[in-house]
Amino acid sequence: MMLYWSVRKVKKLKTITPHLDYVEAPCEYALDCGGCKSQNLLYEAQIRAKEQQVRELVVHVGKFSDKHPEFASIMKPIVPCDTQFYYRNKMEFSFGSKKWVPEELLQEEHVGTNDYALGLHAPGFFDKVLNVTKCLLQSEPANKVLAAVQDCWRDPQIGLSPYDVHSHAGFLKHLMLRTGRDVETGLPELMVNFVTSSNKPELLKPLVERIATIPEVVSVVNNVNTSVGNTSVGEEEYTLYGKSTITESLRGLTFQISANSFFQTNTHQAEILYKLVEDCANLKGDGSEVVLDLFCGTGTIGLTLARRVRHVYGFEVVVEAISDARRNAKLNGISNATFFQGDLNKIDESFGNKFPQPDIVIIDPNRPGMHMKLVKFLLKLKAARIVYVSCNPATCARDLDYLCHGVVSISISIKVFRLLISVICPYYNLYAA
Ligand SMILES: C[S@@+](CC[C@H](N)C(=O)[O-])C[C@H]1O[C@@H](n2cnc3c(N)ncnc32)[C@H](O)[C@@H]1O
Repeated sequence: MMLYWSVRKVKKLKTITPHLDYVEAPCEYALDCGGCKSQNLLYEAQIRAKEQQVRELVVHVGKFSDKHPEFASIMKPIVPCDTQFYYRNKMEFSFGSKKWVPEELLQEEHVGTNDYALGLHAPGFFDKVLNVTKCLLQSEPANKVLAAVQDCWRDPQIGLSPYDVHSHAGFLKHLMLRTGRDVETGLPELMVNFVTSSNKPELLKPLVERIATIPEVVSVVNNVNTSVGNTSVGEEEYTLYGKSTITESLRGLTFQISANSFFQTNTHQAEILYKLVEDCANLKGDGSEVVLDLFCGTGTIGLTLARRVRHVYGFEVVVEAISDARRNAKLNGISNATFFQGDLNKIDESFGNKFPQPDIVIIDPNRPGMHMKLVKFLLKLKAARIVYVSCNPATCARDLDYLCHGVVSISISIKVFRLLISVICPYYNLYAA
């Protein structure tokens, strides 16, 4: 393979000999899309690379020795997924006023083409959207919706405009598609979420009427996000068609999920993950134990354990997710689960008064991992078992180091730091807070 280095990125010129693990990417957008970065890499090679990455982080950041006799048995192999496409139950597409045009099409497409796009961001560009009519990561019904929206949203008669991240003008920000399942029939059900910069339901009406004809669509909601930021969570949410939630089943339980609640994006693999969590929790099964489910989302992990324990206490910052968790407990006839809404980055001394001493703590934070306040709380709590689920091996390795090897008290280290600085630079103390 020959590469040259341009200002922005490395670009392939031509293939001399394909890499041993090279595979043809099945998606037509793979080369230009920021959504998938490794479709050209054999799945087994992706797994190997991830395993190596986790191992290196655990050793170098987590400070666990790979020379330890038990290391090999503790670092278990990755559990691969049976399906590599059509597995995502949630995709978020962006509307953009600046269509990304691949270099080779630049000449022919540039003149007189519509610059609007709906799709995924070009790699490294927050303001350029690659127009996409089908995504191989999401379900077939979700692709039907994407195609239907693509078919009509640019129609000048409808008068819709994409939001421009520079000028902050325009209406349509994101199209979020969630696929669930009707738990009675097992058939897919879809939620369509339009994220807009203002509340103008009349503008969305033609789109809603069109997609409501797709039988799998059971919910169309509108998140209104008036901020200049480009996130998909609205300050207000309106249901424009059907229900405000979709359902999914996991480990024999039914879950209702609203637009802004977290739900594991690969349902099939979530079944496997939750089984692993249960195995790692090593429950006695006599109903005597207390479980603390931190970063609980819609309550999925705690609720799947609830039938075998005394009580589950869940904590989560998103208000809607906590309402979903409470509703999900009721829906499944579970009365020994209590869910609290709160920010785990801002806990204080009173946090531990909200629940009895837990036997098992489940931690499943988002990518930044745990705040130091929570780490210190857990170190004091000394629960018998902690199960840490992570989507970011780097912050996971850091937190494992803290949890397993302890942390130096921040106040002491600042004192030491100031002492050192005052030796090196006596003036520092004049300015130090
Ligand atoms: C990776 S998800 C896990 C959710 C759940 N355990 C599951 O398996 O579906 C992380 C969750 O942490 C929540 N979260 C993020 N930051 C938080 C914070 N500071 N305090 C409490 N919850 C937070 C997110 O809203 C999200 O629901």
